[in-house]
Amino acid sequence: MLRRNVNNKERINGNADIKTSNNITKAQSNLRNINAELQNATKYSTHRLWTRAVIATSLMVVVYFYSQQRHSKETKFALAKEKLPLRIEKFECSNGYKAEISRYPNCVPKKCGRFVSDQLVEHDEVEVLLDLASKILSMAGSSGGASVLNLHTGALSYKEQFVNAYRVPKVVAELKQYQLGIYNSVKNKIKEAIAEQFEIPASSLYLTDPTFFSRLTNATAKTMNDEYWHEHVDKDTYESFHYTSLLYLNTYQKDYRGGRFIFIDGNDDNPTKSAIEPKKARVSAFTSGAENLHHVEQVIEGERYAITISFTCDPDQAIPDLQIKNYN
Ligand SMILES: O=C(O)CCC(=O)C(=O)O
Ligand SMILES: [Fe+2]
Repeated sequence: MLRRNVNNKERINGNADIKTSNNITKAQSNLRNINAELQNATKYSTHRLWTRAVIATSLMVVVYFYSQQRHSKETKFALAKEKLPLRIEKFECSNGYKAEISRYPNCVPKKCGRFVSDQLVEHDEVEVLLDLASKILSMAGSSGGASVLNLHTGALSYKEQFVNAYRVPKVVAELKQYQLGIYNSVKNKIKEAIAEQFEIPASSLYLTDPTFFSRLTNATAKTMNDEYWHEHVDKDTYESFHYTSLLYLNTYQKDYRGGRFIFIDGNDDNPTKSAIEPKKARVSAFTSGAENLHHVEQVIEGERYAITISFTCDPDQAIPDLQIKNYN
């Protein structure tokens, strides 16, 4: 009996064991199902998170580009990679310019405007002028970012002031007749081109002061003269100017980074930019009134060389050509 009971017990125990092991298997399979569901749910929510992140990022990118465009709509007036015979744009003169220039009837442009030409001045001529400017400016130069050499007045940047270049013997020794001859002849070609494009006689245009070489770098400004990047109207900065021209002596992205010339057009609510990328032997010229508000972007790296050659219609503001007979 005892044995039977024991046997029964064993059977019962055996049955219980089987049941328990069934239960364990079931529980394990439930656990696996739960695990699988959990994994699915995690996968699904990770997927959802990614989708949301991608959508949010795309939206942010679209909003950013849209706002950038609104604030700095820019057209390229002249790219460095282009070789332009002539690109010209004409528009109405500003009222102030019109009123002032009307005192010189022969000099009034049919329309105001701006042009760029890469075929007015020869590369060989520019080489000579660049060599002259870089040699002299390397003997002196501003301790800030903008150095100038004005061969008409002799003004030469030196540290935080100006010295008279004609009183520095090693500077004078650098000046050669042929260089100054090229300087004068380049100036004349540009004057003729301005007269032709703005439909006025060349005889009504006179070279005026300041006309100067410039070297711009990224050095920290030490004086106001070093802050070359501010927006300005040439006629406000230099009263005698009626037509401004620039001859670039070296090339954006090749010799330096930054330093593009930017016209600011449109109005305060909707300003637009028109960019000129300077390049060797490129001439840019424009009427000097408020119709041609502009600035130079800060140079990021390298040295940017140019000559600002300025013209007036007022004979009283004229300056003579460089005298070359005193040099070797
Ligand atoms: O160097 C330039 O491109 C322009 C300089 C300028 O705006 C100026 O001399 O008035
Ligand atoms: Fe200017």
